Amino acid sequence: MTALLSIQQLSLRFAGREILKQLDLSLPAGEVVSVLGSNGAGKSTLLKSILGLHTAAHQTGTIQIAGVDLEQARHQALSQLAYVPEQPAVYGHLSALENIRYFLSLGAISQTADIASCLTMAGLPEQSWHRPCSEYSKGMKQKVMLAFALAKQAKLLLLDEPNSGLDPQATEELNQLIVQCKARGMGILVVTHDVLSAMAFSDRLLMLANGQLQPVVIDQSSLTLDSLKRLYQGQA
Ligand SMILES: Nc1ncnc2c1ncn2[C@@H]1O[C@H](COP(=O)(O)OP(=O)(O)OP(=O)(O)O)[C@@H](O)[C@H]1O
Repeated sequence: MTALLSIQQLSLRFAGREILKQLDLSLPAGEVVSVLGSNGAGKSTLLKSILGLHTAAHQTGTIQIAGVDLEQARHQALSQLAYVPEQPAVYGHLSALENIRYFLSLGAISQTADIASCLTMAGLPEQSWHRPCSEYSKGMKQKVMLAFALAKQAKLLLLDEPNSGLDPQATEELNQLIVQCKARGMGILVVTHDVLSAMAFSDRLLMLANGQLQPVVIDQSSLTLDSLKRLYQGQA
């Protein structure tokens, strides 16, 4: 089966400094992969590469999204994914419904998707669907963006620090939603510092260090701040 995300030999330099070094990653449908790593390790840089935001002057290697090469067929490749940044980007003066209709129109995506059922699945209370998003909490804005991902029928979902700033209840709701998206066959790549959540929803945990991804296994029963520090420093 075609991987929903396939990265081969991705290297990226800023001002002569190599941030990503011949990095490989393959993510099949129905899998959640979380990328951990120290501040500055290159996690957001990796997401930006997948979003096609770096120029060829900075990076080499290939990225395919649902089998489509990002460099050769950029629009087609990006149409297969949905991205939820750390600060969800919705228009404050528009409601949840209006935001999703607008985003779908931007991508020239046919509006046959049942937006109401996508919002319901995302867990956004119906009484808020018509309120301007400027009145929403961060968790509610994330739900709008995830409902859009569902309406768009994105195959690949990229989440940057999805749990930051969420209370435990909102964190649990988001974690469950990630698992539901996975059950629908999406491939999901999460960049996070929230190790507990990552352990809850991920099939694989990867550590980004020295520009490369390495699998990590964390034993929840012996999880302490010290053990995490050692893991991040590559001493575990
Ligand atoms: N546009 C840029 N120009 C030059 N250097 C950059 C640029 N963007 C990022 N960097 C550098 O690349 C490195 C990786 O940054 P990145 O933001 O990807 O780290 P991160 O793992 O996401 O960190 P954090 O966990 O703090 O969000 C850092 O040293 C950063 O300063």
